[in-house]
Amino acid sequence: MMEKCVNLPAWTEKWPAPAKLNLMLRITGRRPDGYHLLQTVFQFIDLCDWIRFHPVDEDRVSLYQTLPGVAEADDLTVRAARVLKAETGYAGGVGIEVEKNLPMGGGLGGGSSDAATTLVALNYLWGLGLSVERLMRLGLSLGADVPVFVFGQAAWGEGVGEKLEPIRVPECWTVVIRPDCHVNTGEIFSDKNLTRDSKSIRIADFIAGQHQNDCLDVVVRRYQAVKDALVVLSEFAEGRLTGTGACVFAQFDSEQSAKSAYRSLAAKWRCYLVKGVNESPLYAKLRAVENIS
Ligand SMILES: C[C@](O)(CO)[C@H](O)COP(=O)(O)OP(=O)(O)OC[C@H]1O[C@@H](n2ccc(N)nc2=O)[C@H](O)[C@@H]1O
Ligand SMILES: Nc1ncnc2c1ncn2[C@@H]1O[C@H](COP(=O)(O)OP(=O)(O)OP(=O)(O)O)[C@@H](O)[C@H]1O
Repeated sequence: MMEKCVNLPAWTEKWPAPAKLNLMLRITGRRPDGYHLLQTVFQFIDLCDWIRFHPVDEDRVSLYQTLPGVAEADDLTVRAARVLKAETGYAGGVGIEVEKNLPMGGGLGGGSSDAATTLVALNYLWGLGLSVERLMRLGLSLGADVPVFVFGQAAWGEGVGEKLEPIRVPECWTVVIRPDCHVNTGEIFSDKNLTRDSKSIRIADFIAGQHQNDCLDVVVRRYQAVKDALVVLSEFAEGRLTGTGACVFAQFDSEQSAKSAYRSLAAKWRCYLVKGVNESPLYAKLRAVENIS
């Protein structure tokens, strides 16, 4: 028998899946399984994919439209929905419609964020009642960046990014440049020249200005477009790499200075004018949906 969808009005909503920036990233070691141990600072930006979930009357998880180069079964939204079903024994299905705005392979965590939004939204829409901690654990099985998107707060991250502590950082106006290349995360982490023995730092060191990203040298050696983007960005402010790239960004003291840099850069580069946010818009949406239901 089909299970009943709870809170039917909530199914008409469109859920945000925001991008993240790594405001710094240090690689401090390696686990026996090859995954790298990090110290990083995650903050969200107000640039989002948007996802609608459609109730279906059968035990089937499907996508309205596949993404270029990603088979339906490999899509992180589909995988997240299936992981949730497997974990809970939930017998229903869902149709998933993704409005994709975040570049793939951009270091903005788009796929991971789509997965996290699927976990959080379906947990609610299917009435499963899993805790945030349990959703974060499930998310980790899909990718190292998924837990922070489920966590939903800007965070100091350790481990592979799953040990998270909330952190408040300035919500700066930011320009993100998207160079014309895709960086494969696995390829950067397997480069023999990658720095893997950085000393651990404290939050205070980051606040005092330690913004280094240990992936930077390897990425700019392999991708000239990332190097060029950093050079052009540094004419305006400190240019930084998010994750393993390809995107680079710079934070500004005012909306006006960010807008002015954006206008100059947008003539030649694909870029975004965004704002850093310490709370994921996913949770504002969840609260709004809880109120209408
Ligand atoms: C670089 C970051 O974006 C920083 O936030 C993340 O650490 C990467 O997270 P992600 O894209 O979710 O990465 P995953 O899909 O889990 O991993 C892709 C591949 O990168 C490598 N990988 C990833 C994360 C990590 N801490 N160590 C690794 O060595 C592994 O070879 C893995 O097979
Ligand atoms: N819904 C999805 N959106 C984007 N990519 C997806 C999705 N599902 C699966 N993928 C796969 O995941 C890969 C990484 O995509 P993503 O957009 O998360 O990259 P990224 O921003 O570089 O991530 P990260 O910063 O976490 O390394 C894509 O190249 C694609 O093959």
